[in-house]
Amino acid sequence: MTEKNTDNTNKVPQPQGLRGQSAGVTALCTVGKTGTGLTYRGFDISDLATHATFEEVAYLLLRGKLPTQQELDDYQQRLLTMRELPAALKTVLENIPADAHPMDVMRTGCSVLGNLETELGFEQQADKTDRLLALFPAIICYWYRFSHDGVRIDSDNCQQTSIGGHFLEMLTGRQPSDLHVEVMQCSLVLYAEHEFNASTFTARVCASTLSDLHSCITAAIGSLRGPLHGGANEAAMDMLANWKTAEEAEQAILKMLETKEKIMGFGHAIYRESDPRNTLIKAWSEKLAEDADDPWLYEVSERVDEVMWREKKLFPNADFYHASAYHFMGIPTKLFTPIFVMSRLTGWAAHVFEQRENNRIIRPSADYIGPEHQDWVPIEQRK
Ligand SMILES: CC(=O)SCCNC(=O)CCNC(=O)[C@H](O)C(C)(C)COP(=O)(O)OP(=O)(O)OC[C@H]1O[C@@H](n2cnc3c(N)ncnc32)[C@H](O)[C@@H]1OP(=O)(O)O
Ligand SMILES: O=C([O-])CC(=O)C(=O)O
Repeated sequence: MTEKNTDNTNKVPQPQGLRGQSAGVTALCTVGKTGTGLTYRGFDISDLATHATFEEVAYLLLRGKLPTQQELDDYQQRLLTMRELPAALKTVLENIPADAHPMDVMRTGCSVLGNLETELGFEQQADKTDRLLALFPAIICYWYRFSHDGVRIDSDNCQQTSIGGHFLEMLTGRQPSDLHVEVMQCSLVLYAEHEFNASTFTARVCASTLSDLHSCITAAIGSLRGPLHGGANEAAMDMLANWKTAEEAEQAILKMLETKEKIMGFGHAIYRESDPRNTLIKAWSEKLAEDADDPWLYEVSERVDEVMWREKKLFPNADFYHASAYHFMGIPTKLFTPIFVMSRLTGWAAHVFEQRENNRIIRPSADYIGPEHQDWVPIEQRK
């Protein structure tokens, strides 16, 4: 398995990141099964993103079937009753500084809720998930508005009934346009679930020890935070914000490729030709650009897209056009990845439920590449 060099140190094999290996079974999602496809419980992502609300998709993932109108109305109503932040959680959020990373705020918020409203048995898993679903937008907006504007928002006193609309209303203190609510619905549907991606796998590993739901979700948030995963939407925006023209962007990208820099929002571990979510969010980004103060951002994004395909045959993943779409809606860049959390919670939790239903602790092996036997050296003789 491991080759030895002549100097007796072991040669380190290239990391494969478990690519292409099945690490379990799931009835929730297929990714790239038909080349570029993505399905949630057998439903195509383009059908879900075009016809379903995020709450409908949450119900599908968490309850196992599409809801009837009555079931959806009841579910939506139930989530509305769960929007009030506990006072102790507000106190914690008020103590997190304005320059904290919002993903750290999400991670802490989830973990604190696990202390205040602990999952005492797996029969509570659906209730605890619904509560997180109702509270995640409030957690991020409460901290953001308090630390940045000195405003204490009332998350329970909003007009918007959808999770996406609730987020926008709390963030701005105004009623969002129908267009913005529609874009949020689509975005949350697109981000909801993606099989054994890094953060979901993290949640499943945690669940496999029979840990509680809040621990599984807190761990998953930590994995999503990195720029190679969910953090890429924010990283892509930071990159795009450097350029005012398509020509400027092209020259900069060519230089970055020359120096082997990673271009955020491009490439994928599973898809080889395209990410089916990209077409859907790209169309919304183009529409939003029509009314934007800085419409050139869309043109710049398209040029980066063209150059990446021409030079590297790399395509935009779900994160790339999310950057411009969120920006056009006036969402601060650092809140991009927390929106991903609000959505992916549904996939994470559904995977935790699935893992619990048929569990064996996840414990793979490693190929040892360290030294052979070493003789014990007393501390005074060590160099
Ligand atoms: C919602 C999501 O989480 S989607 C992913 C979000 N992440 C990003 O957008 C970060 C940028 N992208 C990447 O880092 C990678 O494409 C990942 C992490 C998504 C996938 O990683 P891998 O599966 O290891 O990529 P893959 O095996 O396809 O890479 C093939 C080659 O393309 C290169 N490559 C892949 N993506 C990029 C990129 N974005 N920019 C430049 N080069 C890239 C790799 O470095 C590799 O080159 P090499 O063969 O010379 O080493
Ligand atoms: O599947 C992956 O590796 C990353 C991804 O696109 C996601 O989690 O949405």
